[in-house]
Amino acid sequence: MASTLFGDCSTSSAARLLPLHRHTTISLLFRRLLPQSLPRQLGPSRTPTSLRALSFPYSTSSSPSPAPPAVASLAGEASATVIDGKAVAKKIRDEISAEILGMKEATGVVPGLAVILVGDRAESATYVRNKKKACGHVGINSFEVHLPANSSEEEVLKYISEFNADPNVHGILVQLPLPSHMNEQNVLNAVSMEKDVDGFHPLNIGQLAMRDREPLFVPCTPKGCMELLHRYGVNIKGKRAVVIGRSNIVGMPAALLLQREDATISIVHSRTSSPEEITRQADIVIAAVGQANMLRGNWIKPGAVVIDVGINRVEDPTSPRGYKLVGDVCYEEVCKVASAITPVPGGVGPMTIAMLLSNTLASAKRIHNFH
Ligand SMILES: NC(=O)C1=CN([C@@H]2O[C@H](COP(=O)(O)OP(=O)(O)OC[C@H]3O[C@@H](n4cnc5c(N)ncnc54)[C@H](OP(=O)(O)O)[C@@H]3O)[C@@H](O)[C@H]2O)C=CC1
Ligand SMILES: Nc1nc(=O)c2c([nH]1)NC[C@@H]1CN(c3ccc(C(=O)N[C@@H](CCC(=O)O)C(=O)O)cc3)C=[N+]21
Repeated sequence: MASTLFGDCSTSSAARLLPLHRHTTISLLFRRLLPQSLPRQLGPSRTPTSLRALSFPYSTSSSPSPAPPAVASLAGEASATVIDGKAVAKKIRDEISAEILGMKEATGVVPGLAVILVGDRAESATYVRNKKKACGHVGINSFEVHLPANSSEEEVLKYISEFNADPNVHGILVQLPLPSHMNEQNVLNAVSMEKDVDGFHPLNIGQLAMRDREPLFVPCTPKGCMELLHRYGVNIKGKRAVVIGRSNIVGMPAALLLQREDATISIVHSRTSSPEEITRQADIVIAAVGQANMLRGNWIKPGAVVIDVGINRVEDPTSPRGYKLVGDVCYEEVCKVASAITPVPGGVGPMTIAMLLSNTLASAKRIHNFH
């Protein structure tokens, strides 16, 4: 039924962004409605759709020329603000570049990130390549170890202890998943918590879970989700938030972060019955499942803010790669119900990498006492 109402998310998703002329019309409307300031609050407030849909990233630092809104509402057809992770991530990378330059000039220190990749998973290799490229752009030195899939756990541990002791390395990332013969816990425990820029060390996760404690690092993907909510002025305090997925690297820390900001959280997982009844109550939904297009339009409360972490490959003969990426959220249905939504690609993914760079810089600053 949902597909007749909202479109078809069974296999693929339709064009994401509205045509340019719609854009232009709404940009003008935006200027007329909001001549001075950017709206600070998005989401399930009483804000009329025309205003809600016109919010876009604002920064707490003064930003002279904010990007134009990507999508806005049309008469009779509400459409959510597209939360532009790609644009926000670029802004953050620019800020990081400037800080790294300043630090280098003042102290001679250049932040360094070490990445350990085990095996030949094409996806993992792509992520590692992208991280390396991003480091290069902002001026972070990258160190990479690529081990064959049949390497021993001891070999991985040996590289970790070398990087732990290396003063040029401020962040260490072990690309997951590891081959199944390795014990992921042993490996993650071995990374010095002072260099744990992924935020996966049990002591960092433990601090994240405890009141009045501060972890040294927060996991990059959930941190990126929160950064998007902040930069788009989404009110979190007292709101109902639902996180779908409870993994150590995304769902669980995302729920902890929302809770730390005074949201009332529910976590939905594979054993949850009637998940849609729970998500329908949420003002904020973070989906981190790994199931293409799972969240349909009728799972979402009108006006909710939806963050789609999922990265799923679906077959697409029209693409040169033979596949395209879609999220866990049926975008074309949900964008008609939500007040704001992240696209896939171009939403949370680029933010994950920006947060990794940010954590690496923060680590170098802490180690060298540069503030
Ligand atoms: N954009 C980015 O930067 C990143 C994106 N990702 C993407 O996010 C998604 C999730 O990643 P990750 O957390 O590592 O995945 P995991 O497979 O580790 O965890 C998936 C979670 O989803 C739950 N789940 C699975 N099926 C259902 C279902 N039908 N209904 C409700 N819950 C379900 C699982 O429940 P249970 O615990 O019961 O098994 C589990 O908690 C993936 O698509 C991944 O590619 C991941 C990292 C970064
Ligand atoms: N130790 C560790 N830390 C991680 O943070 C980690 C990991 N292991 N293993 C795998 C997951 C996945 N992940 C992504 C990062 C960026 C994008 C990203 O940039 N995605 C682009 C699309 C990229 C493309 O086109 O393929 C986007 O969404 O726009 C996606 C996924 C980090 N992970």
